[in-house]
Amino acid sequence: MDHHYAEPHEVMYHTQLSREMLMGADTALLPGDPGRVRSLAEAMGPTVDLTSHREYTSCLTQVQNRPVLVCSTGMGGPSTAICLEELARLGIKRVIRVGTTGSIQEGLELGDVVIIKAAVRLEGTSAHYAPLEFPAVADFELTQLLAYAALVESVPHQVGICCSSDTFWPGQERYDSFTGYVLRRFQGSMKEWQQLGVTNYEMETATVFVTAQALGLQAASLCGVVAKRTESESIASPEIYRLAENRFQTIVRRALNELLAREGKK
Ligand SMILES: O=P(O)(O)O[C@H]1O[C@H](CO)[C@@H](O)[C@H]1O
Ligand SMILES: O=c1cc[nH]c(=O)[nH]1
Repeated sequence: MDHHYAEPHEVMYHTQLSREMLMGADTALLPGDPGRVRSLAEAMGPTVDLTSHREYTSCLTQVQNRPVLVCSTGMGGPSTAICLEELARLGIKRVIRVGTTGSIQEGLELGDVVIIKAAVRLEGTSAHYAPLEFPAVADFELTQLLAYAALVESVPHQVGICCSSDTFWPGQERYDSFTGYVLRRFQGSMKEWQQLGVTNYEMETATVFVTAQALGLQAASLCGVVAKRTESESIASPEIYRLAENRFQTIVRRALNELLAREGKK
């Protein structure tokens, strides 16, 4: 497979990042929300701002004296795939989505974290990279490491299967929308996903997993629960959002320190 790496000074069109700016980072943390980039980076280590263009806000942080990129993907598949394409060209080899989610199983509470091992491809972008028969699966070792980190940090979590939907309302069978109408195709879909053991709804993980596989990157994903869909369609309070944020930061910090320390010893 040909790989088209960028020249050191070459600035990527969408993310406005260059290889020089990444200082050799091969690992990226990918929140959806640009507003979470700085706090996530600072929770890992000393941080410098890089750039902000469209939905892509980025910082460089340091873990075990190694640079780690934090870059937002924006919401949904298309902007996420663009982000991965450009980061691959800049030498990123490993990505971890750090997101928020709505749980659909009893027992997954507000503020809990879901470590995602696979994703239902209820989105369109990943089909541009692999046929629908191809699974959206996480990198096994990276996912195992996140689960280990959650365990040793005593963070309430489950390892699960998410449903990545292109839409927040109909695809996630929400009726509290402008019209309140959900296409017949999606009516009753939440019950079917529950029956199949799907744990949560969000919007980017399937794209991250399939695109990463197509580009030859390792990918993992974890999401904090900010809506408990077995009880309500609403998003929980800002306090719950902060609790979830705190918890996924704790897991990622522990996992990255383990991983980069191990690699430093090799
Ligand atoms: O908090 P982030 O990472 O954006 O993730 C979730 O939040 C957004 C919807 O509110 C979607 O992007 C969804 O996947
Ligand atoms: O319910 C939710 C909460 C966060 N993000 C989603 O996509 N769905």
